[in-house]
Amino acid sequence: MESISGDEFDPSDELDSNAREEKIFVAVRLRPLNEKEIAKNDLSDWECINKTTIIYKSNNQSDRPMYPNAFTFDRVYRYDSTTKQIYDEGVKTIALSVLNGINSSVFAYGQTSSGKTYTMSGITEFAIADIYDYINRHNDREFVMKFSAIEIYNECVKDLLSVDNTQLRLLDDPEKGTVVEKLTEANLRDCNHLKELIYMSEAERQIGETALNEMSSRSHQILRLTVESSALDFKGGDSGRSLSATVSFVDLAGSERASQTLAAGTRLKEGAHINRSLLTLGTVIRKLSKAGSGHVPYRNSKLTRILQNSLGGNARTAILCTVCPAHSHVEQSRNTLIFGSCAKDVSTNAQVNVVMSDKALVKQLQQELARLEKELKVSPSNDSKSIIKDLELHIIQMEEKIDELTQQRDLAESRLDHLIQVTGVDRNSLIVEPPTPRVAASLPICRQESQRFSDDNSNSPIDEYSPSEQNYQKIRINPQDIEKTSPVIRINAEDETMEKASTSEDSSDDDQPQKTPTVNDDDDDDGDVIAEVPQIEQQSPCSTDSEGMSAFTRSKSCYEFTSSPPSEKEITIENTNSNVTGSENDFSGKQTIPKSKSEADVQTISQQDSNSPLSTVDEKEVDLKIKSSAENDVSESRDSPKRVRKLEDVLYGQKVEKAEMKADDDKDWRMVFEKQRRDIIKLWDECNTPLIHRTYFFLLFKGEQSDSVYMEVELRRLSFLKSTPSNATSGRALSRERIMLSKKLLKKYSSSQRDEIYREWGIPLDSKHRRVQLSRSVWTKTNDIEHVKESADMVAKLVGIVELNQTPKELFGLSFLPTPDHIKTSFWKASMSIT
Ligand SMILES: Nc1ncnc2c1ncn2[C@@H]1O[C@H](COP(=O)(O)OP(=O)(O)OP(=O)(O)O)[C@@H](O)[C@H]1O
Repeated sequence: MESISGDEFDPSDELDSNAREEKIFVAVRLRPLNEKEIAKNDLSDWECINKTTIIYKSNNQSDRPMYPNAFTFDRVYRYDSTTKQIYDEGVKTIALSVLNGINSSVFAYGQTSSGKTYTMSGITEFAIADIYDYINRHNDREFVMKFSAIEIYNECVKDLLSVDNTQLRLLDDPEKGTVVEKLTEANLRDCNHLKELIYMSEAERQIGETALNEMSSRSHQILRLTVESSALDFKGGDSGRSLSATVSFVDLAGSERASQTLAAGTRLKEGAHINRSLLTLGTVIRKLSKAGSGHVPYRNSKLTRILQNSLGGNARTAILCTVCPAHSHVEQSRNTLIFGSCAKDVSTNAQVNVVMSDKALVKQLQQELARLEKELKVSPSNDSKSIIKDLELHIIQMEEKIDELTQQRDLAESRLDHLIQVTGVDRNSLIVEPPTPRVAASLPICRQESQRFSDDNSNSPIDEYSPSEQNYQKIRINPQDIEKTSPVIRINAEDETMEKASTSEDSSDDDQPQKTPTVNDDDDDDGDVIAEVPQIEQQSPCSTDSEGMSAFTRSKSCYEFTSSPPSEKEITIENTNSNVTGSENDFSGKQTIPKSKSEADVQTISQQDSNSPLSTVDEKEVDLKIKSSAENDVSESRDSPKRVRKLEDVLYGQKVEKAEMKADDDKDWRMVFEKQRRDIIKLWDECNTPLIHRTYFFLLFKGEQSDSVYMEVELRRLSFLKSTPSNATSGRALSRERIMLSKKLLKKYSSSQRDEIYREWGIPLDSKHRRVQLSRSVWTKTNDIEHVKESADMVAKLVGIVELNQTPKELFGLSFLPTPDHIKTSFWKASMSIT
């Protein structure tokens, strides 16, 4: 066996996870003539004319020409070439692809005694040496090496690493392809271990003596080395990636002619099997070399089945065709070269096999665990940081929820506030009682004529609630009021039907008092705590009760309310409305209202002006509110006094809050008004606005909320005039107005009165043209609001503006059209027209 050079191989440039199609590498090796051949004067008919071409040259002139007589391969090697040279110049790269996770195969094909075993022994040894050299140089990866060896002898698969001579079966694995069952796969300790196993395999191989080869291999031998590798440090670029591939060294049995080998008996039989399997191999290669040539008969022999992946599959393949140069073997040599010619047209699709072996997986997990433990030791606060992060997130979510709830609360309070404002109900006039759960489920709304209650609700005393009193609600209303308010308290046939059905259903509950949803004339009713008010008679809507009370129809909401279970408590509110008439007891002006917050809402909405466009909308809003409120009340229904106090607190708080908000609003508006007025005064001056106009405007608009629109209009109008000077009043017109005022001063006031005025205005009494000075003084100091105020008063007195309360502000709105009849001054008309 040849010595192995110390060349290194670095296959890193071959790392490519994509499948790569390439042709099978085919090289031809001529062995030298052996002693027997030389002794027979057998001459060599083949010559390598260059590195890739071998030609046939007959030394016997009588031989007929052979075609083709030249064959080209990837490489051809003369008889004096070395196995190392062959290995290095093509085979090495292919064989060592296994280190990069790529399957590879190296075949030796040729007739018996052509040097297959001789060549493959060296190739295998070189490859093994290089593989281990690579492993030793790559400490960053962990390698797992396995070795198996089989022979196919007489179409039987045998395990060369096993002493058991049992024939092994071939199995079809969906992932791996054909596998040998129960094949020994030895885990290699090192290179020497491998060498020992290889030696053992060769020792087990069937060898026989033939006429051509004293140690003829009578079987196909396949030595398979599996290389699994994974990075030791998973932080690397290929972290966690494990590569697994096999390199197969295939030493085929040699084709032979029985006439040449003089085989007989066992050898003849062996030869027949050998030839048959080689014939199949040839057929497969030929089929594969011609794309689309149909079915490839891999399964026709165990050899082709096992080598299927190496023949056109996921492997890089090199075939070394060994040739006997002797003239006596020319036909066999020719067949070998034809086989090689076909093989070099066969393409394979090798790819990197990335796998996660169990060991690699365990290793990866161990390393990941170690890394995490290390991180925890280095940064023990990581966990707490995570907790803090979670808490911060939770806080943000809670804040968002609080904001949402706050908005909902504000909305509800706003609606309640609005209802109280619209209805005018005094909070103190309300006694509320939480409904029972069933009451809460059927939320009542009774719409009643409102004015009667709102007129004097401030006089309604609050009765004490007695939990022991009857549990249902009554609303007592003056029949006269009922007549007035019948359009408000609505009912329809559907409501009645539902009402009756519900009543019937509820009445079956003998354990509970009957509900009295309509006018209740029984002032001794358990539910009446203090006094009686007209009640809504459930069973006789629109009827008049025995005491002359006219029961009015109820709305559906009212039905819902009254259909609540009799366990609910009843309270009354005294209504001292003077319109309330009727029996002393029944028409005492006490209105029974629900004793819950929800029911209080019912009362407030019931007092709403039926003419208000908000009536219908508010009913819905209140309905919703009541439902919500009632649901909340359920949990507190057994703590009624507390509930009442709570509701009172809420209402009082809302009232205070509303007052504060109103004060804030007033304050804000006042500031806006003052600023707008200052701007208007300046614009008046810049636009030469008639003084009478200024005076009227200034005196009329003193900062009421309703003035805002007029202030806006005036500002816009003046801004427009300022931007278009041609439309503004001329300075001459203003001068004429001032002259007119000076004349008015003379007309209106006596000399002494005028002197007093002059003094007030800082005009020296000894100066000349004092009236003109005064007229030119008014409305001049635009930044001095006191001056403006005095100017307005002065002008008002001069022109006789005394009925400001009759001056419609609308005149200062979008138009300045007709002057009201009661405004007599021609100056006013003039000023309006000028403006
Ligand atoms: N290139 C070579 N240089 C020198 N000797 C060689 C060469 N090739 C083969 N031989 C010799 O030729 C003989 C036969 O070689 P080998 O056993 O390798 O042939 P083979 O093809 O394996 O035959 P078989 O198919 O019968 O097993 C051996 O003695 C071997 O040493």
